[in-house]
Amino acid sequence: MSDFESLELRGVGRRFGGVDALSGLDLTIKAGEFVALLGPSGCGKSTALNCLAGLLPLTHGEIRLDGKRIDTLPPERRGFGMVFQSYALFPHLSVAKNVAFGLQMQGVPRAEVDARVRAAIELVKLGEHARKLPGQLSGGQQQRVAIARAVVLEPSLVLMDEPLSNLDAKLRLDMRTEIRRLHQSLGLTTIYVTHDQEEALSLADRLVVMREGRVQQVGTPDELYESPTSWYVADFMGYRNILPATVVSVAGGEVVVELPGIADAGVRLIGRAVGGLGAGDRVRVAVRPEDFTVVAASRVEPGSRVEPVETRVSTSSTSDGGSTSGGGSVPGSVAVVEYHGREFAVGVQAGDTMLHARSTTAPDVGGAVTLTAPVDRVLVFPEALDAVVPQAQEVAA
Ligand SMILES: Nc1ncnc2c1ncn2[C@@H]1O[C@H](COP(=O)(O)OP(=O)(O)OP(=O)(O)O)[C@@H](O)[C@H]1O
Repeated sequence: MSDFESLELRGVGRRFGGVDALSGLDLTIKAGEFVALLGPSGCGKSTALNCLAGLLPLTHGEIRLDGKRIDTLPPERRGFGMVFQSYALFPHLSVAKNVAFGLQMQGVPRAEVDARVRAAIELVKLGEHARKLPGQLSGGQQQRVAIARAVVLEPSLVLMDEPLSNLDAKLRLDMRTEIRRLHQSLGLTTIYVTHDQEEALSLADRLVVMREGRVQQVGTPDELYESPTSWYVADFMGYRNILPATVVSVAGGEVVVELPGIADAGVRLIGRAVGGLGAGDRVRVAVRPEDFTVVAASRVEPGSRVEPVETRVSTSSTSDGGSTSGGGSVPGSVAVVEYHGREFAVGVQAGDTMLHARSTTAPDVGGAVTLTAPVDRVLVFPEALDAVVPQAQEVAA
């Protein structure tokens, strides 16, 4: 159980040479929370975690635990547990001895060490492997030892840096569930670094999406999934179609954009504006594959008006940006169909752009199709990411 109320990072930054690997990180973490730091390689996730752990001194800002500064303390005095991608187990020590090591260093009496080690090993379901060496275990089992070694110390905070990335897909899923179970049953506070959005969405209570050393957006999985504030975050949240476009017109919250490179006529699409937009602005349009409907071209009557309320996508090349005559969809041809269990992932080549859609039936490869999507599922963002102001990062009381 975490024995603090909140951990506060204020303006935390780390500079290497003249380069900011991390800057202006403001974040308050409440006891019991599971927070994931999410972003591509090099965005500063590990730097943030290492600053928290005390493995890297800060160059800016401060870290406070219940109001007391801890960024000046060495790692061992912060009382945090760490789990790394590489496991970092002692190869010559048994599972039990690896788990016992930290407690012995703290001078915990032998009988207590034995009892706590046994309990921690049972917790990660390695009871029958306690006497084995790490080299005699699978990758997943070794990662369980690393987790047991961290939680046996009853840390106030557990820091995990891509702990599952060396495991195969099935084990990763199992261990993901295991980590969430341990977090809940032990009442831990966990900060978890990953570049895998699915992992972050499924594990965390709150996500911190990072870009080039800065926070891009903070929110619950639901908030980020439903309401990304930039195309960068949308990209991480499963909006696989991120299309450069130009604004033709804006009316209310709806915006008509032209997609260069998709068909010769300049396909137009109507979506929901996220942020202030005006005619002529360069934007990125984000659509999730599951929000595109794939319609075989033969089912669309030539010259007909495809129900605009549902499709809201226009192939019109009229100059007023409002007409949907002659269609209302993005035309393309099926380039690839992948079987995904209950549905198919469909790649549609539209001009020089590959669009990604989902379908419950498999369209013919090479066949002509049109893609449609409802307006409120087509998000239109300003192209410039620096214009995005991350919203409040404090936890709701
Ligand atoms: N010791 C160092 N010296 C110089 N630059 C560093 C050092 N450590 C990290 N950096 C740089 O800081 C930036 C952030 O690195 P960091 O490891 O935090 O990213 P990351 O998001 O964790 O990436 P990955 O997922 O690949 O580990 C990168 O540009 C990296 O090259």
